[in-house]
Amino acid sequence: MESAAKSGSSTKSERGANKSKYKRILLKLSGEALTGDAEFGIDPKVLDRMALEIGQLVGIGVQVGIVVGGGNLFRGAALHEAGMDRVTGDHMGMLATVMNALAMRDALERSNIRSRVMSAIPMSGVVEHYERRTGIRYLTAGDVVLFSAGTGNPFFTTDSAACLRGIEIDADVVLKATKVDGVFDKDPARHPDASQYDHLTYDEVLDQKLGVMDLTAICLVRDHDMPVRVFNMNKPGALLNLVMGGKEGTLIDRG
Ligand SMILES: Nc1ncnc2c1ncn2[C@@H]1O[C@H](COP(=O)(O)OP(=O)(O)OP(=O)(O)O)[C@@H](O)[C@H]1O
Ligand SMILES: O=c1ccn([C@@H]2O[C@H](COP(=O)(O)O)[C@@H](O)[C@H]2O)c(=O)[nH]1
Repeated sequence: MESAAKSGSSTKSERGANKSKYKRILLKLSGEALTGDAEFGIDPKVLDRMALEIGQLVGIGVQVGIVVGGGNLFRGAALHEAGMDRVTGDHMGMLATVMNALAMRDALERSNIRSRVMSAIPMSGVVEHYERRTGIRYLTAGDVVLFSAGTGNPFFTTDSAACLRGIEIDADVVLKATKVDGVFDKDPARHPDASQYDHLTYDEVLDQKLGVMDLTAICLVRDHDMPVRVFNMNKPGALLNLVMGGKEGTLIDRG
């Protein structure tokens, strides 16, 4: 079940004033969605729009941790299919997430939203190395924290990284921002007749092998009772709406 807001720097009465449902969130941004109208890579318009929406959350006192995917640049599995060593491909994929995080930080800072990039792979002189307690301190101080380089290990995805970081930072919820409206009974990109779920349990997602999130990530959130909400980032206002308790996308929890 989605929990009420957890303890942190702002008081209950402050949260009451802004009426946000969550105190601290982990937002997973799809790398692929960053391409927007561009042919490849990153569309600055998408970054600016996301920065605006994230800024609205910061403005009402919500602590925002972010994991960005890398699918717009490199995916290890795809590179491996093309003949590359899998681990090398995964390293390239993780480095792609650092590039996306740097671009997102740039957009946030241009919108005067204080933000930090931490990397699971040490990259001295470019970004800070991930350290949980430091990350939590930044969040508590109101900075947006971008957790990059996934888990730092090959054979994982940024969905797993998002769930892992969400659990580590004691987020109230993992919000998976994607290109579709939520979780469907089949891939809506390939099946126009797919129907959307409002709610699913972890076990239903696992049993039905619903492909919106990898199964390792679902096992992790199930084991730690971390609710996940999948929603459409291309729908203006959806992020703020769901943080305020509105109905958006699909909720996955223990039921
Ligand atoms: N049952 C399903 N319900 C919803 N979406 C599904 C389902 N099965 C497959 N998908 C596909 O999963 C995609 C969501 O993955 P998305 O690209 O947002 O995440 P990702 O692959 O983790 O991101 P990245 O681009 O960072 O690698 C949707 O675009 C959708 O087409
Ligand atoms: O913990 C991780 C996270 C990611 N990778 C590699 O990066 C790419 C991009 O991430 P997406 O989740 O697909 O957006 C991924 O395909 C992996 O190759 C990783 O190795 N470990």
